Amino acid sequence: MKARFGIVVFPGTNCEMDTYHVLTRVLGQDAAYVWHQDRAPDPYDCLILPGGFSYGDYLRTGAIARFAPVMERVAEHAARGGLVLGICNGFQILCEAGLLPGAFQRNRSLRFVCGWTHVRVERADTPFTAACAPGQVLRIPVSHGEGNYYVDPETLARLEARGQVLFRYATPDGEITPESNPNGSVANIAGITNEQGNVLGIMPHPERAAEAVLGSEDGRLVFLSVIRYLSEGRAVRV
Ligand SMILES: NC(=O)CC[C@H](N)C(=O)O
Repeated sequence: MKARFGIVVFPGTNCEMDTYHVLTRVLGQDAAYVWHQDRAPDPYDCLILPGGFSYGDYLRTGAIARFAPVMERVAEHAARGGLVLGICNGFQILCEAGLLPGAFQRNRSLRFVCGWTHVRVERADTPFTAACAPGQVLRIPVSHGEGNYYVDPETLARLEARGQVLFRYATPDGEITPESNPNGSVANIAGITNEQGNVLGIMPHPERAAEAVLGSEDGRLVFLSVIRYLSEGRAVRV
């Protein structure tokens, strides 16, 4: 059975078509766009908040999008155990909405960064990483101005202890170094889940690295993990 993905679109989102393309044409799944004003979208197995500049990144990236009507539905879906995947701007929105801990600051360089990064998979026993090997290094690009993830030290210690850090910026060999960190994120964090493990925020763009012609297929593994998890009947469709 195909998994059914809902791709949430805010004014200023710009990665929804790439995500749709990968899910449907590359991976053969069902996907549909969900408009930001939609309070009651159809049932989906997984809601994706794609990248972009929702509401022009005014005030602070994600700060306005979190008040969009659709976010009530996203929170409800997450509260019932449904899968939610926030990519880049989606990650920022999930933090602003309180569905993930932490916040984003301007990149340490104060410059927009756009280019290839490597991220190490810290856990491969989650719905978002089950198709990866533990410690596997994925080559996935970043593209952001406010990607500098921050959490206070106590929250960070809790995230680490509970295994909520799923991806860290690393060298191609999987070493965690300051040089491999493109934006100054604390502990080289590139992706985290909520405590329950059903909401993921990831800063690099897996949908931009899902076809060999684009230079890497590694990003597929994130979507394939979700598809595998859902096909095992562990979906909560709300
Ligand atoms: N690619 C994106 O999602 C951009 C992220 C965000 N708007 C930023 O520049 O920080």
